[in-house]
Amino acid sequence: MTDTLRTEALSKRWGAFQANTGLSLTFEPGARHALIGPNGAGKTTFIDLLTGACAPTGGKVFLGADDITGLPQHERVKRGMTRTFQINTLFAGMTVLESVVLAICERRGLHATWWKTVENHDEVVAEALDLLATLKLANDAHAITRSMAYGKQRLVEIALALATKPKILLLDEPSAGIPAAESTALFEVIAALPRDVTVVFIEHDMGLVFRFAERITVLVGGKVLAEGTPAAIAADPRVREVYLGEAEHG
Ligand SMILES: Nc1ncnc2c1ncn2[C@@H]1O[C@H](COP(=O)(O)OP(=O)(O)OP(=O)(O)O)[C@@H](O)[C@H]1O
Repeated sequence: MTDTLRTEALSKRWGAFQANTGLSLTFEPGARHALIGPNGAGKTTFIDLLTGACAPTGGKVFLGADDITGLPQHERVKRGMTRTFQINTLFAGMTVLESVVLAICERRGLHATWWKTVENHDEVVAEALDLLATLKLANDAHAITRSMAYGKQRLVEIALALATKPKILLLDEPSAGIPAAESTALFEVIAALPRDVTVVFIEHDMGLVFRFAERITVLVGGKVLAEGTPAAIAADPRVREVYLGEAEHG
């Protein structure tokens, strides 16, 4: 069972600028939890603090009973906390199938030998092909990632994250750059993940947020403005003001 992910008064300052202030949030096992808020609200910073991509200037992160605040990123990945990888130089020159196979080999501890013996790893290739089929990428298995449309590359990034079999999946704007039909399909895949996978996602598309989130936290100016069910958030006058205020400014 996935442990509860929890932060206690988590804060991040960049020089004089306070990007996150005293964030105490709880993500229950199996949650489908959206982080929303205007540009610059501190959402990505918060995910960076969860994954260990940057260190907090105050507060703590707990996974179950363990204080993981000081753990490096790769240790958090080992504990099942994964975010989408930006396709890096290595993956960019590989085919989609090769990239996903590599990620699966890494998870299975086969990284030292994957490049020699991968053809023999029928099981790994079968798992990779299954994953690609789930993401509707089966026809792109032999495409070079760098040559694919941007939207498809985002799907490959999700495939790479899922290849680690995460217990906690952190997604920063998964639908960015993906055509609407594909982003709905992508969220359907995410929604169909086993219930013991906790999903925390930043998303600007409110249609997707209200369709797929079961809990929503609204950040404004690095602080929690509101948190609750989609119905409660939709009815919250403070939230409406933030979003209506935004709409008035175009
Ligand atoms: N490395 C950094 N150095 C200085 N300031 C930073 C750094 N990273 C982020 N910030 C600032 O922190 C604030 C919050 O940024 P963050 O990316 O977390 O917001 P966000 O809510 O994810 O925004 P968006 O929706 O536009 O992605 C921004 O004003 C940003 O300029």
